[in-house]
Amino acid sequence: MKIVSAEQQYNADKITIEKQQITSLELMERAGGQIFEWLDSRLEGVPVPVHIFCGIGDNGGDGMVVGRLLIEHGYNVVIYVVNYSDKRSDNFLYNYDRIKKVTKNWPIIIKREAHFPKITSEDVVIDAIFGIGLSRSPEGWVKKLITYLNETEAFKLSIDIPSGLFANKALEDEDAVFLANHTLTFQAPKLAFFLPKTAPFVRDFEVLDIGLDSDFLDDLKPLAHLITLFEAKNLYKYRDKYAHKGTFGHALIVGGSYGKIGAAVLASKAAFKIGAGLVTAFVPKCGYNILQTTIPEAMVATDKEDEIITNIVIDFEPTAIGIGMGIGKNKATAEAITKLFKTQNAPMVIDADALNILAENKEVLKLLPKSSILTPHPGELKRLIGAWKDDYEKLEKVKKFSKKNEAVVIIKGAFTTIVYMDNLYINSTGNPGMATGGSGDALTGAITGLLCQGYNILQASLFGVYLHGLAGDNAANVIGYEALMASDIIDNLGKAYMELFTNDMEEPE
Ligand SMILES: NC(=O)C1=CN([C@@H]2O[C@H](COP(=O)(O)OP(=O)(O)OC[C@H]3O[C@@H](n4cnc5c(N)ncnc54)[C@H](OP(=O)(O)O)[C@@H]3O)[C@@H](O)[C@H]2O)[C@@H](O)CC1
Ligand SMILES: [K+]
Repeated sequence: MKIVSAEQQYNADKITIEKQQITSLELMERAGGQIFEWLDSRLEGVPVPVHIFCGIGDNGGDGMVVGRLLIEHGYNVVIYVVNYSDKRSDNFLYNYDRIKKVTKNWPIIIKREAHFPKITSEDVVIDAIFGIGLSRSPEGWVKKLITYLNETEAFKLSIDIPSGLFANKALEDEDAVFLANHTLTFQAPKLAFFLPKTAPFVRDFEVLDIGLDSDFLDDLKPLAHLITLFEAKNLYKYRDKYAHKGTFGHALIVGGSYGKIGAAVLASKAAFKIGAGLVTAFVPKCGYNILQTTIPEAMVATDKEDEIITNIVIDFEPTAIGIGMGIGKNKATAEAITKLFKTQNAPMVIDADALNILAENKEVLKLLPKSSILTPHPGELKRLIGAWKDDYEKLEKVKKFSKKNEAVVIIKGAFTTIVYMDNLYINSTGNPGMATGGSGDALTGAITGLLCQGYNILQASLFGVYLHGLAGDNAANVIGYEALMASDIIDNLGKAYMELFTNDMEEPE
């Protein structure tokens, strides 16, 4: 699914109006109608007090449409105009008048703090104050209204985007953003919904299809792609009935040090569970028995040292390599990694301490093999590309890094973001239970295992992150967030594959 900019959204609206020969009012009626349907199917006629706060632009116009439809269907609604400006939009004014025709009363005007209404925890608050037309952070009494509403315990629903958030620009004042419980957005999600600083204001969101022109949407280059079930299914490579284990490649997992052999175990197991034909783990000597006992299917090669990796010697050509989990930053280990970079051509997934070794030795970074995948969490990323002032600058820096090094960068987080050259991809699966030791090792192993099966570096990254998240979601559904461990993610990879095809969902238009 495409994540579009505010500008693209406006263009899509404009082109839709031309092509479908409708007025912008009709489009607004469609948009407001969808929000009404959503609410009506949940409220089921129960007259809970609904307070709708409308700005004076088209977002406010949407709020007016929702208000009118709710009133016409017998709901208990109070509509407020948050009168932050006199530049009322035409669509707003038209729908403002229509409210009067229905209720025989004008909505309540809010112009200062004294006008703020009392809201109880039983109420529903709808935020239609600002949409994607926000041009600066809300200030004065408007900001106070937003903070006031945030402090109430009512259920809070935002129309299109929580007021005070820019669709695709850095947040300036985090105290001036409506904190939604749920957001209903039109046609395409906004980039702000996924970035660490702004996503928490959106919490849950749903995309409502308001029938914008599909040709226009299909052709445009989005700000980012959201990887949902639809995209994941299209990535899947059918497994040939007549294949043998050689068809699915030979993964090399280089990981572990004394006390951290588990990292190599988890990565090796994930590589198998995602479908690699063969897996060899290269570990310090102390890991030999552990690997052979925990994963009898794996082959094991060991370093000459007992506790750390100092020289990676293998007697086969790996299809793909996963490297770094639990290796530590010992000088001899760094040298071994450098040597591997110089001598291996197989695509590599570089994780954990191998990333830190790269960050600390810019000379080693120059040796980074083409077709590498780097999987940093935020701390590792900072060491690699330096600090950033906001989420958007971070993404630009990572794009630059990706282009310079021809590498895929997977920024791990609540919405894991995959960066390849100028393109951004955002993963839709995963849950807070996965913030647990070993989860990253499992991801590295899974992506290595996909590379072995012929997925290219971008496909393996997207599909691996998606399946890893889906496996985590499946595990959490059974055992809950707290009990979830990395092994549960690995154990659920098979089910995640199966779920790709049991849950037949088409891409929304
Ligand atoms: N187009 C369509 O057909 C459809 C559009 N739809 C809906 O339209 C929404 C976009 O509407 P919109 O463009 O009117 O912008 P919106 O966010 O309502 O407000 C802009 C107003 O706020 C003002 N303003 C901005 N920042 C401010 C601040 N800090 N403090 C005070 N004022 C501030 C700004 O003033 P200015 O920046 O010009 O000074 C302007 O007056 C979109 O999110 C969706 O809900 C749907 O119905 C689908 C069909
Ligand atoms: K809003």
